[in-house]
Amino acid sequence: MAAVGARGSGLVLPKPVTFVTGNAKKLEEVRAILGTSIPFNSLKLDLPELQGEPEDISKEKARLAAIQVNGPVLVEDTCLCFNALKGLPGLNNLLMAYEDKSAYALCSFSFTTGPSVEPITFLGKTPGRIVPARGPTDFGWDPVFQPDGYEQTYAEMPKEEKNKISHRFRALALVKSHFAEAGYTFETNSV
Ligand SMILES: O=c1nc[nH]c2c1ncn2[C@H]1C[C@H](O)[C@@H](COP(=O)(O)OP(=O)(O)OP(=O)(O)O)O1
Ligand SMILES: [Mg+2]
Repeated sequence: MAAVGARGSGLVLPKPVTFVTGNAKKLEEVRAILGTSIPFNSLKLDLPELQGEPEDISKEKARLAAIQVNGPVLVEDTCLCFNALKGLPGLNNLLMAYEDKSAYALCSFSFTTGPSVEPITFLGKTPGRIVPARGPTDFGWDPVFQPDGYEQTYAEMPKEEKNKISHRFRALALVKSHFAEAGYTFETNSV
């Protein structure tokens, strides 16, 4: 149902947003970054790992998730892209053969209010380079990615610091602005 919110502010969503992910570390960061700014539930769905351009992958993932959830969904895909490979995501060992170790972390969030609505995508990018692994190994490639302007890898940084400069933080800043502009309210919360 599309209607003007009780506060006159924007679209009323039929349910709270569902953030669809199977990655607990990702979820932890999204919770820390969003705080209470966007209320959401999380759900693990078995979605295919799609191939293609990051933006297309993200949009298609949102479409598939929205059909299953039958409501508003937020999805996220992240890749570590190597400039030596013209932005291709790849295996770190493959990069050993190249002098250019520069890379960027790219995060694509897609949001749709429901299964019949075209998703919108928000991209966040943090430039850096690939280094020999340093720091805790509990989250993907964090130990081998050193953001430009920092002496520490993502893994070595305190979480609060990663969450202030990360690809995920930058993409979520755009998601937040979109929510603020759209003025979404939720049926369950509306007066
Ligand atoms: O900030 C990050 N720092 C380090 N590693 C990361 C980060 N973010 C994602 N990653 C890793 C997890 C996965 O090995 C790969 C692709 O991630 P990606 O397909 O988006 O995540 P996933 O399949 O684990 O979870 P989801 O259910 O949300 O698709 O990159
Ligand atoms: Mg995935």
